[in-house]
Amino acid sequence: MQKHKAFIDVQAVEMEFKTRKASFHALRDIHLQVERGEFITLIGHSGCGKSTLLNLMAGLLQASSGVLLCEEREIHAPGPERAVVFQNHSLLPWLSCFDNVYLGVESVFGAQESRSQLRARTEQALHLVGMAHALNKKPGEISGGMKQRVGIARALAMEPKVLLMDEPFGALDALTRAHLQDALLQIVARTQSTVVMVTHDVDEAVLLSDRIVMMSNGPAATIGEILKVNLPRPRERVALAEDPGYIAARKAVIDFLYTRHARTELAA
Ligand SMILES: Nc1ncnc2c1ncn2[C@@H]1O[C@H](COP(=O)(O)OP(=O)(O)OP(=O)(O)O)[C@@H](O)[C@H]1O
Repeated sequence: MQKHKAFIDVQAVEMEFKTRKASFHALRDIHLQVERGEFITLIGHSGCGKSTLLNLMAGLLQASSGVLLCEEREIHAPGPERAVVFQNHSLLPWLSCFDNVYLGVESVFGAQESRSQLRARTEQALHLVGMAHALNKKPGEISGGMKQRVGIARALAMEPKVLLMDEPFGALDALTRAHLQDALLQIVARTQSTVVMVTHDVDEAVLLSDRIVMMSNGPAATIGEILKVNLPRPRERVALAEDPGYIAARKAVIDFLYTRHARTELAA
């Protein structure tokens, strides 16, 4: 029988940051298999290495040792199949929302598609995130939540095989955050995307995830535990608030973070 191959496979990864004077062992012995279509969140205290692990998957950093594979191919650089969404929506301020998304679309599909096809892809993606009304607005003319939606539209429009998100809603107010979480749930259900997301927010992790990867504190942080969230989809936040499965999952994460891996001092 053929061995099952994970969509993203992180094997025995170590990450040491070396500067001229010192070195810092950020991650040790990381093993993680992500299945196609799975929604994974990485949670842990500040400085434990969540962004580092995400950036390794993005190919923005190189592991000191170990292997990272996406569809059995080694990840050694960023690629269009792995789109990244950061906390600070990285839009180009001098371009309209439409042009910001179009730029990404063109970089992936420009060689084989006509301009009208590229335009249609761009409009479709902005429509998906509820931003069709602001195509011609510049980033400076829209709110933080709207900018983040455009950033997500740009990532989705590139049809990545996996969406890597680093606290995409971290800078937003609670209501906007809830709204975008719901939008993301719907989009991911429609596109069947694979997502790996960094978050600090326990409720966000439980609401969105198929599995929550809980990391121990650094230095030399590692995966302490992986919690499977067996709540049926579609998920609805109001109904979930009283669901015993939701409450149990939430408790398990809080227990991991604040009892078993509590931080006594703030990260440097
Ligand atoms: N380029 C770098 N050089 C040296 N040390 C680094 C570098 N990048 C990250 N680190 C260190 O590695 C550790 C993990 O950082 P990382 O940003 O991945 O943590 P995090 O869990 O994402 O934190 P936060 O939740 O605060 O964003 C931290 O101690 C950080 O100071």
